[in-house]
Amino acid sequence: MAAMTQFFKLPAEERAQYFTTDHSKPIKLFNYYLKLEGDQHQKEIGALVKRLLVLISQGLGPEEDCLQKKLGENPTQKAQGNYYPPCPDPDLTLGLSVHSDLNALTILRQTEGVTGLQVLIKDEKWVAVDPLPSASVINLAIQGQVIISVNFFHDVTSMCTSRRGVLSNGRYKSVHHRAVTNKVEPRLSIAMLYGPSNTVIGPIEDLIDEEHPPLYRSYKYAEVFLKNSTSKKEKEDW
Ligand SMILES: O=C(O)CCC(=O)C(=O)O
Ligand SMILES: [Fe+2]
Repeated sequence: MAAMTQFFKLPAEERAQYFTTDHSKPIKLFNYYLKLEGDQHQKEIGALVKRLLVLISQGLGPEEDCLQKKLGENPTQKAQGNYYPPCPDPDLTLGLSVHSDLNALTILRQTEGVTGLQVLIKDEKWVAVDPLPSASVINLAIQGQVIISVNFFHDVTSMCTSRRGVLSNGRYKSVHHRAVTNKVEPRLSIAMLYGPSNTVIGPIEDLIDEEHPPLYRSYKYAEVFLKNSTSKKEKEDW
C-alpha cells in the first residue's frame, strides 16, 4: 500500500511514462495494472486464492480442485491500484463507476478507516463494504455474486452476500460494485485480480445433468473479455 501511495503522489509527468494501451506490458498506466511477481506477498495471495478455490469447490460438491482445474494451467494474476483523492463535492462524481470484475476472484485491500467501496444488493440498494482491520474483501465471480471479508490469515470472518439473479445472464462476472469518494481523506485500494487465461469457461461437468442443463454456452475466456477489438456494444450483445 505504501509503494502504491508513493506512486500516485509522483508528478503526472513521471507517472506518464508508464502510460500505454499495450496490454502485453507488465507495467501499464491505463487502468493502473501492475503485475506482481515472485515476492512474499504474492505467495500469500496465491495461498489465499488456493484456499478459497478449495472451499468453494467443496461447497459446490465435486472434487476440491475442480475450480483450480477450470482456471487452467496458467491463471492470470494482476494487481490494480486505484487512488481516489479527496473530492470537494462527492455527490457530483464517483471514484469508480458501477462495474463487475471480469475475473474469477478479486482480493481487495483498502485504506483503513476510509469508506468507499459499495455493492449493489437486492432492491437496487447500495451497501458500503467498509474496510475491517487486517481484512481483505473477496469479490467472487465464480458461481454467483458474493462478497466475503476474510482476514489476511485466511479465516473467513464475515460474509455479505448479494444475489441478483445469479448467473442469470450467463456471464462470468462479479457483483456490481462501485467506489464513492469523500471530501476529506484520500483513499487507496489495491485489487488483486485472479482469473483464467484462455481456458474454456463453462459449468463444472459434475454439476450438470438432464435436470440441470447448462444455462449458457461455453466460451473461451479471452475470446469474449480480453480482446481489445471487441467493442463494448458487442460484449453487451454477446
Ligand atoms: O476502490 C475500490 O474499492 C473498488 C476497486 C475495484 O472495484 C476494482 O479495482 O475493480
Ligand atoms: Fe472492481
